[in-house]
Amino acid sequence: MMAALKPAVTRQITHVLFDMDGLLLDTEKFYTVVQEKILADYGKTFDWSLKAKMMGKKALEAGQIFIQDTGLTGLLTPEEFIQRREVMLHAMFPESDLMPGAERLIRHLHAKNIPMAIATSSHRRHFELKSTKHGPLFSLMHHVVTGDDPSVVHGKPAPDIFLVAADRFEDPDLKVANVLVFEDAPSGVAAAHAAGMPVVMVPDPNLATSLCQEADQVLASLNDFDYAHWGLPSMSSEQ
Ligand SMILES: O=P(O)(O)OC[C@H](O)CO
Ligand SMILES: [Mg+2]
Repeated sequence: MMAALKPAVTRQITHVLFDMDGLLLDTEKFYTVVQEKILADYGKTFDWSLKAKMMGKKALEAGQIFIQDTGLTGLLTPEEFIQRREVMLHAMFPESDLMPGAERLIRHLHAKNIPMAIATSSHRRHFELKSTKHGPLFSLMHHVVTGDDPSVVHGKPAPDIFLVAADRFEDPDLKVANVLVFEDAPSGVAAAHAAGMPVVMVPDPNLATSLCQEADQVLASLNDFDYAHWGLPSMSSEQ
């Protein structure tokens, strides 16, 4: 009997880059709650169309979008926005939990010697707070690049952070076409493609599907990741 045809391998992925907020960690909800509270002080409401523009962005850029989009120019500066957000987020971040499937995926790729790194727009100090409960797991990463890194001149959707993260594997044989990015935000998907990298998107269910069209693959959860499709060793493989 003929063996079942394996799905065609469309890529031979050699390295993996993970976004963090909303992809590895369930932290976008903290930003939403805090931004809703700030807007409520001005009698305004926060919605997912604004959220979609802010997610994945560096803090100041997100602040500028928040203020311009809600008509708070002149009433609130981006710096004041960040400062007011910071106070509330500081208490929430250490409670950050992993997204479904994140731990299993990271541990599997590490066991199969696939180099991984995190590339997050978050500031380093926020990364440290958010990873409070996840030190051992995140120690499996080859490195972590944060949004305040001096080498990350332009934030997502610019390619900077993913190119810097790829460079820091220090692998002369690395090809960006074989570096797989995992993202939750449209800006992150755009940044990955700008860097020449394929990207798997795991969007929040509230994100408009029209904003999820660019990714190479869209999953409901990291649990649904198809290793074989990307030329990666599957859970059952002896590789
Ligand atoms: O999704 P990240 O990890 O690049 O960072 C997200 C921002 O800090 C908040 O949307
Ligand atoms: Mg994200």
